[in-house]
Amino acid sequence: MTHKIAILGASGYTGAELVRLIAGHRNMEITALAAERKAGQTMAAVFPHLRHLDLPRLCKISEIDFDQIDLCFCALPHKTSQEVIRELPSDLKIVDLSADFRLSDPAEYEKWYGNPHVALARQAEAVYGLTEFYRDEIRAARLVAGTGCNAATGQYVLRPLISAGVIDLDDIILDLKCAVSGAGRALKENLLHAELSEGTNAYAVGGTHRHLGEFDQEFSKLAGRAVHIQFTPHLIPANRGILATSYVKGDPQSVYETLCATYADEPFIHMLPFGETPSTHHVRGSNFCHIGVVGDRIERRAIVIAALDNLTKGSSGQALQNANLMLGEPETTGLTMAPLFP
Ligand SMILES: NC(=O)C1=CN([C@@H]2O[C@H](COP(=O)(O)OP(=O)(O)OC[C@H]3O[C@@H](n4cnc5c(N)ncnc54)[C@H](OP(=O)(O)O)[C@@H]3O)[C@@H](O)[C@H]2O)C=CC1
Ligand SMILES: CC(=O)N[C@@H](CCC(=O)OP(=O)(O)O)C(=O)O
Repeated sequence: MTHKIAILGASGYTGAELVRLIAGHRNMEITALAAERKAGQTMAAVFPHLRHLDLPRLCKISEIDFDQIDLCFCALPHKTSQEVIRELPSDLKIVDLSADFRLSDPAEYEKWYGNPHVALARQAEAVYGLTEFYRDEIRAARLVAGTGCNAATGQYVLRPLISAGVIDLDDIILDLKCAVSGAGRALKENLLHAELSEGTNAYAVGGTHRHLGEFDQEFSKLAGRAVHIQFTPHLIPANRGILATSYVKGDPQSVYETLCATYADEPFIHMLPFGETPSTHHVRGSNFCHIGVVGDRIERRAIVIAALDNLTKGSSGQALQNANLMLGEPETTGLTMAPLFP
């Protein structure tokens, strides 16, 4: 059976990545592609790298007949997403890539995003989209909230360790590097080549990055008490990729064994041999996440490092993995391509 797919926000980075991935999916057909300023243009004009595909022209969201759609990916900015999803048919399957439905507590949403939520009924039914940990709920969901790309990377490292109780919950540091496509395609001065290349800087320092809302929610749920990690992201002059380095207090071997046991049967999360460390180069353009564990010279301290591609496992690949579950397809369909290297 071929599933009819709509992508809202198809002229953005995650939208283009969805098109790239779905084009290789044997049971999905792209029926509608929507944009705002770029509505009316062809995808070949907006994204020449997709020129070989026979795709519908970009339209306005209001022009889509959602009765003809089996599943809709929503790759819109935060706030816009909830305003749009509020108006979509309630029985439509939706995978949202924005932050609008990730936080179940509306007060937490407003605290981190600065605006009140306007689609609370939909928010109440949304399932958090970290596939490996919410598979059964995602299968049955109508609305899945894709995670933040930084939030996904940090959680792949820390969730199993928090659940297993093998690290000190009051002393967790997550230092993360994110490539520039994480900021989307909209023009921003600090993302100009002259201001970005050959340099790097921290941002949202001091516990102010909005993905802390996701970490707080998920880690506290796992631990059964408040867990607040220290988290600093850095902008790096690369196009794709996230590298997250976590410093934890615990026995390195137990940390390693816990992660290996958790991910032993996961198709996309790969543990490296103990002592080896991952690179964004080895996951680029793929849906894989590589995790390495190293023991520190200080006793009972471990360093855990994870790498993934923010546009694939961190957003659009994760979204397709979730859509596969929602549509009854094998979870890995369209997602097993090898990384692009070098
Ligand atoms: N980039 C990443 O690595 C990740 C992104 N995300 C989230 O995914 C979502 C999309 O991100 P990304 O692709 O990077 O963003 P982009 O800025 O690259 O693209 C945004 C898209 O939304 C469309 N859009 C903007 N405003 C409106 C509107 N009012 N009505 C309809 N369409 C609109 C744009 O259309 P037009 O071009 O015509 O203006 C464009 O297609 C965001 O919520 C982001 O936070 C999540 C995880 C990782
Ligand atoms: C470099 C850069 O700006 N990265 C983004 C990653 C955004 C992301 O993961 O997505 P959401 O915006 O959907 O949460 C950031 O840290 O905000």
